[in-house]
Amino acid sequence: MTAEPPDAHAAEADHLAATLNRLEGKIALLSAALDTHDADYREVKAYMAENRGDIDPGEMYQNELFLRDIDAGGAGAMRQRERLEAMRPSPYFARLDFTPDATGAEESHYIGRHVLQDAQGTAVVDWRSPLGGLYYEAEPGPVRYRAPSGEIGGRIGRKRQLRVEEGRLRFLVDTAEAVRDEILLEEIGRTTDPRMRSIIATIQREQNAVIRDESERTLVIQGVAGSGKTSIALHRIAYLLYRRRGRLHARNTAILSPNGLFAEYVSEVLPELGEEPVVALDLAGIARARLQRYRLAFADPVDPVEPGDEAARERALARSTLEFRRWLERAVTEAAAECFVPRELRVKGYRVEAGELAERYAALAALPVRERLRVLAEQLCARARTELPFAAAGPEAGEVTRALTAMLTVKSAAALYRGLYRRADAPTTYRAAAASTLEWADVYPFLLVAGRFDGLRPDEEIQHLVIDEMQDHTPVQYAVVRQLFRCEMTVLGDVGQALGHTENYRLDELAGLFPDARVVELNRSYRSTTEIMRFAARVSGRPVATIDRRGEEPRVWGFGTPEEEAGWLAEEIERFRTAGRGRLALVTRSRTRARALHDLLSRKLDGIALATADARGVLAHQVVVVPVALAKGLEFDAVIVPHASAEEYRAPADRALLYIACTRALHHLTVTHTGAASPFLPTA
Ligand SMILES: Nc1ncnc2c1ncn2[C@@H]1O[C@H](COP(=O)(O)OP(=O)(O)OP(=O)(O)O)[C@@H](O)[C@H]1O
Repeated sequence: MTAEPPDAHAAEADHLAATLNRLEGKIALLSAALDTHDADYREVKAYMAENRGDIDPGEMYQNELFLRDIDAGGAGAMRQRERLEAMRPSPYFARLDFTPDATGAEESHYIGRHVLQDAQGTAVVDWRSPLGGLYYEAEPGPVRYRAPSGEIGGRIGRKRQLRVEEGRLRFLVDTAEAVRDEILLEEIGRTTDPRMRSIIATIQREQNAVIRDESERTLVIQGVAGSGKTSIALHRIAYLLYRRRGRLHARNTAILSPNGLFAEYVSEVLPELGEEPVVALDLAGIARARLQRYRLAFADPVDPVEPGDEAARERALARSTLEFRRWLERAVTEAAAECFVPRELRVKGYRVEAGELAERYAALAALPVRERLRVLAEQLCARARTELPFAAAGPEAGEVTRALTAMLTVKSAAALYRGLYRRADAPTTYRAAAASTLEWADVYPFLLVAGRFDGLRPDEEIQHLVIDEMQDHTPVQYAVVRQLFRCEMTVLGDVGQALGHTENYRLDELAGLFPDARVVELNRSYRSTTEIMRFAARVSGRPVATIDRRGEEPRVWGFGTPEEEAGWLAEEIERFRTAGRGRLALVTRSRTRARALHDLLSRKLDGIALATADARGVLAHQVVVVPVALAKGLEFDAVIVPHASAEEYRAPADRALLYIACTRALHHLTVTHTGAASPFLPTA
């Protein structure tokens, strides 16, 4: 770190004023171009309307093409103007002084959210450009980097962090580190927003490497709570959209989110980075679309932390293991082989021996059953054409397929699926429920089997899929998702934050589900104070590195009765509201608990929100009651974890729930209980 020169502030303030002028100039130019576009558009439209009937089809077509061009140009200019307008409050956040070996002349590059170019040249470079990358990863001294024109060598003379707000330079620091700690500390010490924000000004070196990974393999990011996984995944999308402009569009990129609340929480990051929001997917939505052709409905997932049907919970857990996926794949492969029992085929006088059918069917084992029969029929018809006498009418593929289909002992994917559980090697825990509606736990196993029987058409739109909360998906769900989305993926999560409805995986087991996986681990947490993370690490039993941001020690309060606990919670909420700093969440173990606590507190206080999977806008409330399952991925200035008794959190899986709840807090954490405290809570 080096101190800033004494006159640096004045010089940078002048530079900022000049840049803002250039920005306004560029915005004015674009506005003028847009006015011309509008006028041209109106003129051509009016001409076409007036002369309809007189214009020949060729000219009409030309005019339509012209209109389309004007339209596309206008939309592009509009988007560019919006991006530049968004730069007004803060056109850049850093300066990089670089001397290329080729010229020996030092150049100052300002780095911002977007590029700003005008007749004078480049005023601001995009954070995703090669020079932007250099800023995040290199220190002053000699460097080499890859630019579109080839590799460039040179020397970084200075890296300067500039804080510009509302168009004014607040402060600047020169630094040797990618980002000086105080600036990062200020950034993460702020109060939380109801929506996640971008982090471009303070991306850390290890995070930058993940964002810019272009190996086109499946990237698996294992990171402790608050290590920035979700932020990184979103910045990675913005980076890829920039790098592959024209080839990759937001509509080709999707995020598989755990729930609607989370999807809403992260929805602002990409627009803030000037990109369109990407497609939001969830496992239930994907399943619903795929099950339509089977006219199959399915029940909601069994919540592992709700009181309820124990047998269903066990069936669900049994289907979440790696062992189950291995068994299912083996069983369906065998069943698909056995369900075709060939007899001699006779169509229009053409005959094929049963033995040959069996051999040909076996050779097509890589295809779904129905596809095997179709290909087999085509092979036979092609051969018939060469063998039959010239005048004889040969069999047609359709009728041969029908004759072959009649040799199937199983007529549908549903029958094939049910049959698997009757196999001698099916462990009793895998037995299916006797119901017409599929249990949620059966949905993806069924889809896997349906894929082997009827085939599953892969999605053709999505080219990059982000899967968040990876530890909460089952190996069978991954097998199906992999079949449906044969694209590049970023898979992220924390094996320490499993919700308990899947088997607990080790990282290598999880990564092993992707044949081309590259695993990155992030072990530093940026969200919570050191005190909160130390407390949470004792809950989880795993050490965590933090940014050294200090705060108050988390508090653990025991009460004699639930009424006393509730009374204190109400008082604490009032105190929080009076202090008026940020947002408070009361994080409960289950949805039932959240509802009950919300009812109880609402009798004492007004304006307390309850988070449910489909409630919108709930995170904008100052005080919200939220179950752990929905709190995942979110953050709040203060968190209270009520009812943390030995009764409530005692099973091994509860440890992760308590850890997730505690790590939602940025600045303040309080845990309350009646009776004995949970054994997972640190004792003083
Ligand atoms: N480099 C950074 N600069 C500033 N803030 C950061 C940085 N990295 C992460 N953060 C902040 O840390 C918080 C946690 O980030 P994020 O939610 O992406 O982490 P996560 O690993 O997905 O967490 P969890 O697993 O707990 O959901 C966010 O407020 C994010 O803005």
